[in-house]
Amino acid sequence: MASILLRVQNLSKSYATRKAVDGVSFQVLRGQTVGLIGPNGAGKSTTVGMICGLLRADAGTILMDDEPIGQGASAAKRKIGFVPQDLALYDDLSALQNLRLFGALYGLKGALLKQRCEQALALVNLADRAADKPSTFSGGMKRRLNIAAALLHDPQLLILDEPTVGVDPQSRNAIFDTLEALQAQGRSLIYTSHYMEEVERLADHIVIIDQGKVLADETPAALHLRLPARAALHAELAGAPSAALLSAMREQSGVTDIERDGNSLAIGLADATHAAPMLAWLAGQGIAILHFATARTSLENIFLNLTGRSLRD
Ligand SMILES: Nc1ncnc2c1ncn2[C@@H]1O[C@H](COP(=O)(O)OP(=O)(O)OP(=O)(O)O)[C@@H](O)[C@H]1O
Repeated sequence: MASILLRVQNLSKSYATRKAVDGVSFQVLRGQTVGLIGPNGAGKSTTVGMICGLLRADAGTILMDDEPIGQGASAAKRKIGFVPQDLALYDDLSALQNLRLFGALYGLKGALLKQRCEQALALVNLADRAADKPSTFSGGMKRRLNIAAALLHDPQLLILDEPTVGVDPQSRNAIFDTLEALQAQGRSLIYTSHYMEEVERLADHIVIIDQGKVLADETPAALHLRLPARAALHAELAGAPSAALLSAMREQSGVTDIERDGNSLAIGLADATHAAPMLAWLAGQGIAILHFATARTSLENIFLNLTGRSLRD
């Protein structure tokens, strides 16, 4: 079992009378990616701001490798790299000059600084744009440069606050490629998002936060078990299903819900073992099926399931 790299215990912070973070606890193991997910205003940015030492906690402890994270510079804090939501790049400097500047702020110089800048640019796939200014970059490229800047001091834990906000799908994939390369290097990541599919793709562990409190802290597989439907059978029928057929189908074992769109049905099932009996039952009713596919349910509905509200408005 991997050892604990970051331990967050009972973290709280209020802004005036508003409790933004209210007793948050979770941990990050070495090499693990933790997805911190919650709706706008849930307290994600405030939580990661405290972990990075940018915000002072009202209460609670943050231990990095068993050492407390303080306000000033510390060895513990140096093990963390932070990619903020707001881009922090100098438009008058080239990509490489930007990285040199950030590296120098971490006390790097000479051959090591040069090597780290080259490695970081290669990792984010911007080596061929080193001489160009970020003003000529797409939103996704700017974010990748920001990730490179956060890696120069070789942190063990990289924290990314909603790194895909405002970037197009292609750039999003390029960001994921970069993050998967970091995972392959054995680094730990904390990734905040309000997109469950992103967190599901990247994270080994998911922490769901709402109104400053942790609602769930589990593996994606364990979260799946909390969903009423864990599999879906998508079936395209040769003709329109009758109301009687749909209501009889709802009575079949393992069926949790049915969504109809024309001749197509999305049948929610308690688990995938119910798919074959359902197809056999349909055949027994004389229903011709043109096409079918089974799928795992996405975790998208888990927040709705836990709170009765949806993750995004
Ligand atoms: N500087 C601040 N002053 C006052 N209130 C704040 C401040 N920063 C955040 N808040 C409030 O604290 C709560 C948590 O905000 P936070 O930014 O941590 O949430 P979040 O989950 O990161 O949301 P988002 O995805 O919108 O960034 C919100 O109600 C927010 O309005």
